[in-house]
Amino acid sequence: MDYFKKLLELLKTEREVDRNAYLEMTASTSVAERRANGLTWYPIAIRGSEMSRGDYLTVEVERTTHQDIVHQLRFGVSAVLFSNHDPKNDRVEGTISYQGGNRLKITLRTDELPEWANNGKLGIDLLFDDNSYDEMQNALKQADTRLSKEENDRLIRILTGEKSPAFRDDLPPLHLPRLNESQQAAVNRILAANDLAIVHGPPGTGKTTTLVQAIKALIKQDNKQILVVAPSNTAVDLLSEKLADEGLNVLRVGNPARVSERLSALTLDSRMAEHNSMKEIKRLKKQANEFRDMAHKYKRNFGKAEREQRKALFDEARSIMKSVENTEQYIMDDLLTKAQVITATLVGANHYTVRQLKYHTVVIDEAGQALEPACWIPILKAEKVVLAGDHCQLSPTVKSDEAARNGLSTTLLEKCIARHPESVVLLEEQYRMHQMIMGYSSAIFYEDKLKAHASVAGHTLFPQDVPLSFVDTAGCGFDEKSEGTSTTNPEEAAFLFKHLTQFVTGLHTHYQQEDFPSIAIISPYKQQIHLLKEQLQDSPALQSYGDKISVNTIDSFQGQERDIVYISMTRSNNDNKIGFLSDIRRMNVAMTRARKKLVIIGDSATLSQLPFYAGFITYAEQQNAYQSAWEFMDN
Ligand SMILES: Nc1ncnc2c1ncn2[C@@H]1O[C@H](COP(=O)(O)OP(=O)(O)OP(=O)(O)O)[C@@H](O)[C@H]1O
Repeated sequence: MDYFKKLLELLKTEREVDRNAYLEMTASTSVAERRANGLTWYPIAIRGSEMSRGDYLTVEVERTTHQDIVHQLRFGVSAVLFSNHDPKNDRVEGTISYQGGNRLKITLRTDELPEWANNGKLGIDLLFDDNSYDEMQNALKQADTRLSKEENDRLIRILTGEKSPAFRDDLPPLHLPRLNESQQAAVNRILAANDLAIVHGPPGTGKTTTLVQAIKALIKQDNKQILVVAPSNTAVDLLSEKLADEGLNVLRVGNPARVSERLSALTLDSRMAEHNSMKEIKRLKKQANEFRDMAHKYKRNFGKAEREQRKALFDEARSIMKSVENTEQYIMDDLLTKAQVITATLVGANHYTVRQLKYHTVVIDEAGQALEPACWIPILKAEKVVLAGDHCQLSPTVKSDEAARNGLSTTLLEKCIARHPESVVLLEEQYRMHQMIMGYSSAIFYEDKLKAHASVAGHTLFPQDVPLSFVDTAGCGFDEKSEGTSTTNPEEAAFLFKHLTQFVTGLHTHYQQEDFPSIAIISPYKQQIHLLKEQLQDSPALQSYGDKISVNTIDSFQGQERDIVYISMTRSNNDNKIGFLSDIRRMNVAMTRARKKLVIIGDSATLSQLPFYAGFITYAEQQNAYQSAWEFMDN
């Protein structure tokens, strides 16, 4: 079967494109540019160092300036410590083993700090993420081997569509009063599945709530450890917290994206630090470091006797570290055995601390945003898989157009929903949107099956308000401006602020400053977002709302909600071009962020090129939610 060979090819193409883009971005840029792009910390100060596993040195560094730049130096990524005196030669590679605030720890592939590290001008550069690609590639190869050897291949054959999943029929249905009907059906399907269950969770339908209850019920039923994974740290963090809230023993492998005491208390690092045997380890580590420091006093270029003395001290330090490692391994095994749930990112599931573990069940959340090769990393560790997500929202980013065209952007979730409809339960009741906001998305993406829960179905900002508006700018002459791939529409942006200002001013009779509704302004186009942010700065009437108003791209709002959402569609031209507005899953995300009011501003003449938008405009007309921008400006 060529299933995995094809995926391996696609992954190879993607890796090349990704690596080239990375090299292009870094090769010709200065340290200041890389720093501005979040790829570099510079300058940094070394705050401490200690010996760590396998003769490596772990160094703690602090970013001393430019502290508020958003960066990508995260747990698990490869990075390099360099000196800006001679960055080509004075460099040593390693892996980031901790990151929080402006500190990080990097485990370097060396046992002592090089001389140049004492001369200042130090920085940390992100390296291309070969590790993730290696892990994905290994997983695909391993799956392929298992198939050809017909070893441990049942789940693989089911997920690739060759075999059908099986279900138990001897279980009495579990009744969970806190869950609605379709959520309970999902939990029961998960409990009954021998191999595969899928939770299809449209926006706001309580997918996380359902998964947490299902995991609790699985532990009760099987009494076996469960691996819970997701593509992003944010999703892993959220699940880890909610599972711990339910009283489960959760162990978070890796390092949370958010700095939170509650979360960091769940991590393997912090659990190890609390362990009884840690005192002993600390004592030994201190001793090893003392030997190491003594060894460093003998420089390499001294005489033979000194060299021997130096070696003896290093050997002593190493042998102590060996027993540290053994004790650490013992603590780790103890913690890992006792954990009911282990949580990690997809790639994190292969972190050296948990690489060897096998699980009865693995749960993959946000599976609609996960690359298929990454999903195989945890799947190969399990007999049963639960996939949860929504393939009707944004799919994972694929950098190579060729790989995307040939199927890398089709997720395993989407494939399995098509292959095994009997495994799927759709969560049908949503707790976010007024039913008018939900209606079009439900009709197009969810076969009209979505229902709004009674608590939200009719909620509005004030009694007479209309929850949905399409404001048509056709004929207003708000033409888009295109430069390369970026598109903006300054006049549409200005109009949006006029509309929003008027609306928000009217809200003051209904709300106080403290309980004022939250507002999002979104657009598919990054350049339009820049422009909207600039114009917001220049809108005195909106200044006082501060952090109540957030402006960002659709992609960055996935998973979030706001009371009021304004969408700037941006495109308006006579050439029938709508670019990536044609990815209707992106529009599904945009339209389903609003709780009580959704205002979409766009040019019907341009948008109607695509049946999806023509249909939306008809829907808006039927709901009395159509407004022309002319009319608005005349008022
Ligand atoms: N059975 C239920 N009864 C009442 N409220 C519920 C129920 N299930 C979920 N909710 C509420 O719906 C909201 C969304 O739930 P949750 O965070 O679990 O959703 P989600 O589907 O993971 O969200 P997203 O749309 O971001 O994927 C929460 O405020 C939650 O309290």
